[in-house]
Amino acid sequence: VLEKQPLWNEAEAFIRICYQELGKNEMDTEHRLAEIEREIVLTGTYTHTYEELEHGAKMAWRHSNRCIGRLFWQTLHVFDARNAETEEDIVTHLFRHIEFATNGGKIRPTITVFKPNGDVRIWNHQLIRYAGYETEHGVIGDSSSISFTKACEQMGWKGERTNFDLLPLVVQQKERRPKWFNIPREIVLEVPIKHPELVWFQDLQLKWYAVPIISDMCLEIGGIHYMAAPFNGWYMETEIGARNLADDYRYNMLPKISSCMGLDMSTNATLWKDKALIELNVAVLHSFKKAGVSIVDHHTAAQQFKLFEQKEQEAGRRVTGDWTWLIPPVSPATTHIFHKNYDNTIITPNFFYQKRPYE
Ligand code: HEM
Ligand SMILES: N=C(Nc1cccc(CNC[C@@H]2CCCN2)c1)c1cccs1
Repeated sequence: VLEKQPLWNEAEAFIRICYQELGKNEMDTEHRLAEIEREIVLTGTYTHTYEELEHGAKMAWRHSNRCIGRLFWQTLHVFDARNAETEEDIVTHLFRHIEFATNGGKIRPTITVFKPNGDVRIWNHQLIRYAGYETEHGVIGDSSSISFTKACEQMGWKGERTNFDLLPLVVQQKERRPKWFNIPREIVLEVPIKHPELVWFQDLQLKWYAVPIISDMCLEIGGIHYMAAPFNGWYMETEIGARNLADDYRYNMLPKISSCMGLDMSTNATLWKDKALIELNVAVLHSFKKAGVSIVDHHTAAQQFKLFEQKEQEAGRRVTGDWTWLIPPVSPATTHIFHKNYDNTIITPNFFYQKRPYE
């Protein structure tokens, strides 16, 4: 009866690889498989040990085809929050995640895993992100947040309508209505953006938050779906300097920066947009370093990824990757990634998109 269960097949495949990587012997592996078989027959599902959860989460990072930061996959800190019940418990774990990961700027890659199968959902895309508002005079804040900001205001949250309003945490227990909680400002580290040579840069009054914590993806391990498992690393500067602050549908800063630089914007051929883009990314790197906040430039990140590829080769594992996301948005052809192909096969454990609980 079990052999037909897809859950059993996923569980068995995961345990065999996981226990082999953890150096367990045949007896331990077969004993654990028998235990899981019984649990699935009796309850229809099974519960990971902490060790299986910890290594499964690390494997999921290692298998994330779009991630250039995978060299450090074994250093992931894994917090087990599967016993969190109430929205208040959940939020306490989220505040703790923010504080532990931030670590005064020396960012620690961390994941907090809540109970599986949708018993807990987090509505935020990232734990820390700026609100976005559509007004008749244009967009205030981060346009990527417009729909989530609307959902928050419908729940009674009210933003100040600055360009950098911190969104609340929105958490939901299965089948119950969501609850929102403001994040204490003292645990949110932000970095003011200034330039090492261009003194007027600080007058643009730009800033960005230090720690990106993705909270809307599903962590799948051995057939179990952890739909609330927020994870963070540190930023690669291009994410802020070439996308969040540069995209014309985001903070759209390039025209302003290039006019402050006194560039000739009358024709594309002066590459004024490219010159402004480079100085914005120089400013982001300079500001994070000055503030003592972890960040990596796209050249160093690519070199680290090359080392990851070599280490995986030595470990006898094939590297899978999504070239279209692995190449950085600034000077992609200056990295080795641009000049080779990657196999975009999806293997589990991994992180997956999931249906938004709102919209
Ligand atoms: C430690 C520093 C890290 C750096 C510098 C890094 C860098 C990046 C970058 C630049 C992207 C592309 C994001 C975009 O273009 O929007 C990415 C994607 C991704 N990263 Fe990493 N990463 C790091 C750590 C992590 C960790 C700890 C995890 C999970 C445990 C992770 C999982 C992922 C996943 C799942 C994606 C794809 C997201 C999607 O498909 O939308 N990364 N990473
Ligand atoms: N540095 C990071 N960046 C990152 C990683 C995964 C996903 C994202 C958000 N990507 C979505 C945006 C919006 C479309 C294209 N990029 C950012 C990390 C976030 C969490 C761990 S590492």
